[in-house]
Amino acid sequence: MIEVRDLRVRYGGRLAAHVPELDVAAGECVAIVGESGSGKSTTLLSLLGLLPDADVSGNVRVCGVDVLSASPRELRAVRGARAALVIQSPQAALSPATRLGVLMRRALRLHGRDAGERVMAEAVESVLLDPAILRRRPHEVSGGQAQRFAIALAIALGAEVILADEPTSALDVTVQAEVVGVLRRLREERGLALLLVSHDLALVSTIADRVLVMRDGEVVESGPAGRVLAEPSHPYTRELLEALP
Ligand SMILES: Nc1ncnc2c1ncn2[C@@H]1O[C@H](COP(=O)(O)OP(=O)(O)OP(=O)(O)O)[C@@H](O)[C@H]1O
Repeated sequence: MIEVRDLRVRYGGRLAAHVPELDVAAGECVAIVGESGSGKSTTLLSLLGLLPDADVSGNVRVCGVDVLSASPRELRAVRGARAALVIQSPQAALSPATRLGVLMRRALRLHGRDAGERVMAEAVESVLLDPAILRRRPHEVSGGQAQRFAIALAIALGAEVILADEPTSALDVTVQAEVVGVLRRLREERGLALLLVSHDLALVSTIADRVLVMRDGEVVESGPAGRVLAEPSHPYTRELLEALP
């Protein structure tokens, strides 16, 4: 679902991210970890063609589309429908006065999809929310509910891939576990491919199959999550693990 070869992202000539190889298959979860400024978000956003000011080179295929040479129309067809971005605090990005059901209906119509009550109810139920939440406004739900709604929206739009940038960082620990549980289940039941960006190694160890460790824009280590987190071969990965509470 995601295939990356020799991706380089530069801002004003300065290399912010270099990823030689990254593959995420259906039903798989790959995590990019590293401290702040290591290039994680830059990598993730470049995969959806969301860095208009950056110079991006390499080969990037998402859901079969060659992202770096795709037309704006082709990109729009992938983005938000087949490949969805889930961000840290979705509440801030949702129109505050509009009920969640209205927001979902508009998004479904915009992408030419069935916006019936049943489709919307099934989508919110798939993330373990009560469909009554569709009558609430963004500020009337908790952070964890808003994040699960954002995931439900992706599901309703037919997402095959979710790219999640620190999806649980704004949440407290028990709510984090709920959101991770939902992502894990969707992955198993629907074969969703998941690319997760996180600085939280404890979280990553509960969900990722493979891990890429980034530092100063470069991948310093990658491999199966169990191996990288249990027997890190790079000193930087060991430092990250030692910093865990
Ligand atoms: N729009 C931009 N213009 C110029 N430089 C940028 C821009 N966005 C990010 N950078 C730089 O690129 C580098 C990588 O940033 P990025 O946001 O990808 O890191 P990150 O690992 O996701 O960090 P964080 O966890 O804090 O979001 C940093 O040095 C950052 O300052």
